Amino acid sequence: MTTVTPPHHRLDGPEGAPVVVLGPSLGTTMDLWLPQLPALSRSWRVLRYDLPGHGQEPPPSGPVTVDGLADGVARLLDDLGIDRVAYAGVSVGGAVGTTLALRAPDRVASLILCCTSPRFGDPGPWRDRAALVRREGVGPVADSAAGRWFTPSFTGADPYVAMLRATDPGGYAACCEALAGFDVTARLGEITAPTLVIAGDQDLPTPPKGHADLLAEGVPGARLTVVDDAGHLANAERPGPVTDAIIQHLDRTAHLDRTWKGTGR
Ligand SMILES: O=C(O)CC1=CCC(=O)O1
Repeated sequence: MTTVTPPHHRLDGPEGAPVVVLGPSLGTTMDLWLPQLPALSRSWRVLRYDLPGHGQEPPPSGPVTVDGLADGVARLLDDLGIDRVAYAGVSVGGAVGTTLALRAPDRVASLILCCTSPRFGDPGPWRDRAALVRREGVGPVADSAAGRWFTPSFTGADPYVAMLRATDPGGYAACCEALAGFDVTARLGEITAPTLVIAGDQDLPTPPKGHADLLAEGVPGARLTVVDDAGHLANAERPGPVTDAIIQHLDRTAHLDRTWKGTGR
């Protein structure tokens, strides 16, 4: 049996406020969410975590799956004594949230899926990327990251690319392999959490068409917001509209769900 370990994490915001978990993308750390942290942590207890081999989380000792990442988040909630949360995730962080909402529906009161997908394309290119990084390190994927993550006019890419350059190659490769095995397209109709899908209109890895639209059409009652002039890391490139959309959804869903109380100690 695989041991599920809770990931490295950090809590900000008022103790006792409802908890919002923020999931990072491939090659970034919990600091991907720094643009949203001041606004969110005014009213919410914000729980951020790192992916295996990313940020301060050690590299994995074996294969990584998105199911395993979601189970790690659930285990973290257990350890912190938190029953129900809102979950917002970017890209693979969104896949973790989608999976948590499927595997532990009672724990997800509200879901925000940002620049993500129920299936990140064919598995082959992800396995090829994992093999490249295991062979040559993260250098080649870091050199091309700004072009995958942001629109050409964005000038603030450096801190995000630096997160990828500091990522452990084994951890990065294992997360690519997790994405190769991820496909929840056929299960989206089972999600019960009120869901907001946020897309960047110029997102190259997960464009609105074929990714965000599948989520918005597949998750019952989901709403879709497409942010203008935004690439894949839309929350970093266009923090204003993304933060506003997240807060509106949190406010609306918190109002709907009176059982959603955080401890977040
Ligand atoms: O390829 C990238 O770097 C973009 C990406 C795909 C999944 C994810 O989390 O980031």
